[in-house]
Amino acid sequence: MDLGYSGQPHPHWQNLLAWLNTHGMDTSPEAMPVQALASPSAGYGLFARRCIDPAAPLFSTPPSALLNVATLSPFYPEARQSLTAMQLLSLHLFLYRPLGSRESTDPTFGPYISTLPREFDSHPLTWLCSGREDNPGSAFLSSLPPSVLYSLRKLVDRFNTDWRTVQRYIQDHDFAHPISEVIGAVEKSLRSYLPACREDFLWAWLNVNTRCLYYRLERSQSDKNNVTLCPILDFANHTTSSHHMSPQAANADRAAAPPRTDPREFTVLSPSDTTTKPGDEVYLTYGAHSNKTLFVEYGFVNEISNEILLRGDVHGESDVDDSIGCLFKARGKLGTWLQEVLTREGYWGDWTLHLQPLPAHPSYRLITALRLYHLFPASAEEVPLDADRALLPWKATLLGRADRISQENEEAWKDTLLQICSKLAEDATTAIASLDAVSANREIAWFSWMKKNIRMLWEEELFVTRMVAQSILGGEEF
Ligand SMILES: C[S@@+](CC[C@H](N)C(=O)[O-])C[C@H]1O[C@@H](n2cnc3c(N)ncnc32)[C@H](O)[C@@H]1O
Repeated sequence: MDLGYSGQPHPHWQNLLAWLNTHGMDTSPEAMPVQALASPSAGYGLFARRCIDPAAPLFSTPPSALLNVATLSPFYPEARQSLTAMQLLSLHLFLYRPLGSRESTDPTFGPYISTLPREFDSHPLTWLCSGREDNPGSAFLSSLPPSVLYSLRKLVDRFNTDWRTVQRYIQDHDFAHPISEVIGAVEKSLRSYLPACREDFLWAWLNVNTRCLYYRLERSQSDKNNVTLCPILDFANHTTSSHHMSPQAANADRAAAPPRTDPREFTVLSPSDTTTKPGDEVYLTYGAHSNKTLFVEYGFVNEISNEILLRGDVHGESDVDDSIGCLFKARGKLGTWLQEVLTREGYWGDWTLHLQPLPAHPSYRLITALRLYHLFPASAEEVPLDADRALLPWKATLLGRADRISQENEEAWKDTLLQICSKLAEDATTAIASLDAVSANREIAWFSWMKKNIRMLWEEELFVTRMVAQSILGGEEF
């Protein structure tokens, strides 16, 4: 690198380049404008080695060096019928997890697998799933906002489903070389219920879940097997800024073209709206995810402050599923029926408060649920006799025939939401105070960083709920 930032190079970077070269990629210093260096707060990242023009091709990874259903299926019998891409990729990494700091023994993708993070101790899924009681992150579980813990539990369910499917797949199939060389030992460990097996699979699954990218392979654009692991690009960290790289393939893949049968390179373009200077980190954007999603899926959050949220650089969001779900549950048979109605109409759950666009507001889904909740008097607990008829005023708002049920109904749901906001803000204030009281674990490098992440999750909740309350009190119409 000529100038600027100079973190430690990734220890397996040169091996990765040499391997990619055997796949036909020009990885000479003249052809490779980026390199993987230690990043100050995100493990490793991709950094510019020289000045890079806007929207310039940065590198093209050959199709044979990508890990996806097309490149892995030939090694696994009935893979496409038995496993999702997520399961197949996780299985492959699981079988070839490098030992300690050694190289992966995979004869096909080893030099790439060796570049993957060696552990996920700081990832919240590890705190819930790892069998290790000494994981320092477990202490944070009781400090998480309930909505985050709820989403984390759903992630655990996804992980467990994949782990069960992969174990069954291993038991039900015979494997040829080279998989046959490693599968025997794994089968033996599985028969002995060794906890290390689940730990290894968790490591593999987290690598896939935090590093997979969209890559069109199947006929349908939305097929969940349209994903790939992509060497080099998967060193890219996330940014919310508009200066980010873009996979060129993604643009082509969105076209309504028939699926291609010929494998193609994964080409990445430099940020289109700026010249990248030597030493600059080059980022990707993982999507317009809420901080809750980033935390649960990727193990970090976008940096926030009240100013950042008000500017809209990060979209402040608060999930109120827990609080609203409890309201319906407390209304006996009527509550159960209302839940069925909302489920049938597609409005049960995923209820959120949003800061942007200002004024801060509840989502339409949430307003719809609260209007239904207040369609019947607060004291009612029984399903009305003429149930379908009773629903008509609410259905009229869904169909756009009326913009409200009544003035009283509007006032009632806003009042309920105010109470919820006030309770959530109170909980957030208490949680921030208890989190501040947790003393730093000086032996764990990521402890203070993670504490700050969790604090920001609560601060976002506090700010968004206060702002929504302010909008209601200020008479905003939503
Ligand atoms: C695709 S990988 C990026 C490369 C990764 N940093 C590494 O060391 O290999 C995604 C992971 O990087 C980390 N990461 C990405 N963007 C980040 C950010 N803006 N802040 C902190 N961590 C980030 C998270 O651990 C995430 O799960």
